Amino acid sequence: MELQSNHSAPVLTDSAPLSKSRLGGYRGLMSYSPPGAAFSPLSVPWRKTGVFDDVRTIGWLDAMISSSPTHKKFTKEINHELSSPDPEAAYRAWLLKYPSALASFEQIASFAKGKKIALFLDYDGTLSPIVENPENAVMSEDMRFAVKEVAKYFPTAIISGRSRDKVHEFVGLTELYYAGSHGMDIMGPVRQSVPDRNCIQSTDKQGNEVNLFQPAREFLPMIDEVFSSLVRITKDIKGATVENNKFCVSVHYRNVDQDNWKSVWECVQDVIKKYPRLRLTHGRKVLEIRPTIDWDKGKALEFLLESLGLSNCDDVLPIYVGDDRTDEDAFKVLRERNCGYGIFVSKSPKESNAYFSLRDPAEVMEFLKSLVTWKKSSAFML
Ligand SMILES: O=P(O)(O)OC[C@H]1O[C@H](O[C@H]2O[C@H](CO)[C@@H](O)[C@H](O)[C@H]2O)[C@H](O)[C@@H](O)[C@@H]1O
Repeated sequence: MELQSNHSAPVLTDSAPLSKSRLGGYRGLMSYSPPGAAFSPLSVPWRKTGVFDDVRTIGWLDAMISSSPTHKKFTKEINHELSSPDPEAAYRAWLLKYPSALASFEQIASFAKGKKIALFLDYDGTLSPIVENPENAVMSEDMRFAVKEVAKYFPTAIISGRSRDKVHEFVGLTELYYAGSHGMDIMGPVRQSVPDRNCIQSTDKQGNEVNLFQPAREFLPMIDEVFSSLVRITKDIKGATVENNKFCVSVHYRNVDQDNWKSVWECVQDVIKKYPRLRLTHGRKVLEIRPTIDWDKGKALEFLLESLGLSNCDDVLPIYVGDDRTDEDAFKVLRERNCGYGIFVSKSPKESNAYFSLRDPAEVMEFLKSLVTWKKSSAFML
């Protein structure tokens, strides 16, 4: 993912789309790898981009002022088209481009006929509403029940920027697959015994054998070091908090007075300039420091599909629901594979690689319930 600077707002792009041959390098969790296929020791390539690839390219303040810089531009364009400053009218116009997944449910269901749906869900802003304190981003009991129900009928995975343990703790369901740290920490089923240096066998909390795919494992000491430095250096900035997401670190500025955002960025820059193998990106009022490896939620999505034996587009319909710019990597993968649907969760018009939209976590819950109802009724009709 790189930011192109030829727009007033950043445009997220992938540096190199995945090819099947590159997928051959992910074999650890996979059931399909051709026998004898050579394992590349460098199974996760390094990114070509530099340390401050996101923020420095476009200007750090712009990037921090809006966690979704495309938002303003896009709203302005839509308002201009409608000659109306009315946000609801702008949203309705936006829905023409990204139809509601609820309103389009029949269409989605008819496309899913005869196929197995595989569901991928982001956490913050998708299953739980965005709140001021990241520690309080709990999921409602109703949502937990909806996710539990949907997972009875469809293979379901959570792909989050949080640490895997943290998001597992929030969701609290054992019947799902979990990928934390933006996909850099995936717990999946044991599928085969071919050794992969990024993959280790482990046991989950229930004692089941699982495979752990951690392509950035060597970065753990570095991430811990950076976390401690950031905690120390930001301690006097009121409202700034630092979160250790295991393979990445989040520096939150949602609760920092806007006059001090520059100080937050300077602190982050001061620390990461010593680590050329780390890069800086940003999400919703958060700066994120992560390894420079070429790995993101899109690659995690492909990895999970393959490891679960669900990569055949002819009989599988992957659906990915997410609200953040990091989810765009996954939407893009689905679009490029022409297989499955990205559903973008947003209350306001923003450019996306998704096909459909939902307004907020409440609508996400309705969508999950609709999937269950549809599945039950279609089983009844057989
Ligand atoms: O991939 P996700 O599951 O969406 O995680 C992305 C980041 O989410 C969290 O931060 C965001 O949600 C917080 C709680 O609502 C909010 O306070 C914060 O401003 C948002 O950026 C999480 O704390 C981060 O570590 C994740 O990277």
